[in-house]
Amino acid sequence: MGIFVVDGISWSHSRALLRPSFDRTNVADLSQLEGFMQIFFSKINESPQQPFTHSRVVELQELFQRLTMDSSTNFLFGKPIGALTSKKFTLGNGEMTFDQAFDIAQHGLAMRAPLSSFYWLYNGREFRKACLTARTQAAVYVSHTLKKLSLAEKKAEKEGLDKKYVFLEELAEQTQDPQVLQDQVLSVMLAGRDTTAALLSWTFLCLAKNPEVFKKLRAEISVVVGVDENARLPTQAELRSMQYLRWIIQEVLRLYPPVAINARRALHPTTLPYGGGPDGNSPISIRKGERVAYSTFSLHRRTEVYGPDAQEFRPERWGEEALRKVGWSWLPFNGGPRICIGQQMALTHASYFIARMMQVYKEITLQDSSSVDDAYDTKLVMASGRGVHVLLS
Ligand code: HEM
Repeated sequence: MGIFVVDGISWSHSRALLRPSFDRTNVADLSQLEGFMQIFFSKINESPQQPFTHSRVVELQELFQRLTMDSSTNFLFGKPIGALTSKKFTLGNGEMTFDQAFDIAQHGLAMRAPLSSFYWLYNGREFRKACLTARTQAAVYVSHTLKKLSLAEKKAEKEGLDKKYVFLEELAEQTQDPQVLQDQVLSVMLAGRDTTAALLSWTFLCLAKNPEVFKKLRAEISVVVGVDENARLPTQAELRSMQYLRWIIQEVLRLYPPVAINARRALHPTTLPYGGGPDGNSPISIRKGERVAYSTFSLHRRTEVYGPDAQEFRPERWGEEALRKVGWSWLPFNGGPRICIGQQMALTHASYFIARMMQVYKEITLQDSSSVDDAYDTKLVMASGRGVHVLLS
């Protein structure tokens, strides 16, 4: 079973297994990302053009989901699934593609989550077929990787100068159990793909609603790596040096944490310091085995921490003294031993995609006037309920 669904010793083992593969990826291969970015731009250029202008009307959320499907399958399996180039991304009848199967299976898992120990009640035919398709496809990649290793091709490749990083191959250096490899790789995909797409989607929704923030970010990017015809590809160090970009990402993750709700089961009887009693100031006793759900979304909007404008999108707040030691009040990646293992990778990928978009487009305008008010599509990951319909110029 993958890292998400195990606890105790099994979890420690999973974490120890995955850890080394993530250490190496801290230095993300940005040249690989650029390949996907180029296809992404070509997809935008296929969308409807405004008369007498170069502006394009586009729904970015679905495109970001395709982009992260390709970048994560490339990172995990060594080749992209082709979600950006495939004609049909919507769910259809007949044979399921891997990306369709993965989406249906993910939706099913979200439906199962609130059912807790009655999760098995959600077990329709389409869901079962989707799980089987996703697992079968992952098994093909796993068996291909193991064959490659046993043929010692890897050794030969390693001696080559530009060996491409493949997560599954790194993992297979530590275990050759096909079931473990398949479960872990699908778990990492579940963890990393939609979360990063949600971060990107909410970022561009916020930028479309806040033109002055867009302008300021573009100015920063222009100084560091140039824009329009002066644009050059950002390096990791340059991305890290962009303070305003970092503040924007922190602010988006604050207002729109992709993992908006989380839960823990108590291993021992314990006490929460407050939250109980008529005024909410008394302690709450938690029995062993009880499940405690909490909302990161609400935590991130507390006026006691973020001030009276906690509901507002204001990236500048991250430069203020009050938030220097925000600690456990900002938890988009959670904290403690189960903190997100892919945090650095997510931030690097998102920063790269945002910076590249900003280099190419001068302006972004909201197309769907109803999107001024937020709508939430909260399954395993919190996405925008109305998508991200914008005009890019
Ligand atoms: C913006 C993007 C992301 C967000 C907001 C995010 C958020 C989170 C959160 C909140 C958890 C803790 C879940 C829990 O409490 O049990 C988590 C765990 C995890 N994340 Fe991420 N994540 C992101 C991207 C990624 C990426 C890109 C990867 C890998 C490619 C990844 C891999 C994982 C894994 C494997 C775990 C399980 C860790 C464990 O249980 O020890 N995440 N993530």
